[in-house]
Amino acid sequence: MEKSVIVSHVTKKYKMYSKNSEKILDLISPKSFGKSFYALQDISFEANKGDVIGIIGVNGSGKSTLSNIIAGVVPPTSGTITVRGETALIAIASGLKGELTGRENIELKCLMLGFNKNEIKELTPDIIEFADIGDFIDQPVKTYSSGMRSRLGFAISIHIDPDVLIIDEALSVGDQTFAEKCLDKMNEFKKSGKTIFFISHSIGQMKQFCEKALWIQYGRIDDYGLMKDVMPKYEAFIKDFKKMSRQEQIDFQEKVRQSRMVNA
Ligand SMILES: Nc1ncnc2c1ncn2[C@@H]1O[C@H](COP(=O)(O)OP(=O)(O)OP(=O)(O)O)[C@@H](O)[C@H]1O
Repeated sequence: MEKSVIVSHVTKKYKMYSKNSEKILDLISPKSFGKSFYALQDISFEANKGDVIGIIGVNGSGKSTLSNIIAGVVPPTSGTITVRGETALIAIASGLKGELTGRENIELKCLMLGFNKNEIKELTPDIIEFADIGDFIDQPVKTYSSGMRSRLGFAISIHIDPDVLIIDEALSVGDQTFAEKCLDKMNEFKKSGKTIFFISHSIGQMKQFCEKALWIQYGRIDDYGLMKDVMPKYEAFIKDFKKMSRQEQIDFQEKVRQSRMVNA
């Protein structure tokens, strides 16, 4: 199997300050102030060409941080990521420049990826047709709804034909018809042997679309394997969590949060 993504010992720490003064002191003093929070800790796994991997995990477990790192949008604190080819991240909040119109965003994104003027001219009508947001295409993106942003982001990413496609919750804000249109396109991608990472709160969509699952549990990998093997374990965890009393849930979450904190 040909590898497309190799993630090796990736850790992402964020600095946390309880007061603004700590932040200022941290900037000016050689001694470190505040604490750090592990969004991800020692993540290692490999993906093959043609893999469709669902990243699962409860809120705050690090799924978006990992997708941003694979896409090269966020650098890891330590560890390495090797990606064979071009990546495209489709996320509700990603990549689009609010001051620019939809059309200008298409051009900018394509220019950044090294397309020439003629190629962009050829691609633009297809992207606009797929996004299907009418006259909004010539309005600044900051005036778009989250659904429209997702439509445009999806349309651009799918047409630039990346080798690794990362879809972070982008299907949850559009309407059902658009989500189906996207799933069709994603199936085409799948068939052409590209690698797809998929994050969705819809367990149904996950099971339907992904063969593999990567379970991130509070910043660490809990399990990685076939969806049919990993998902039942994740669902059992959720079921057990729901059985806890509210206080037990709060205590458990606080314990987990503390275990992810270190002195800076
Ligand atoms: N820029 C940041 N500064 C500080 N902490 C951050 C930052 N970005 C993410 N975090 C923290 O890292 C953890 C992982 O966040 P992330 O968004 O990756 O989780 P997630 O699994 O995608 O969550 P969700 O399902 O809610 O979208 C969270 O506790 C979050 O608060």
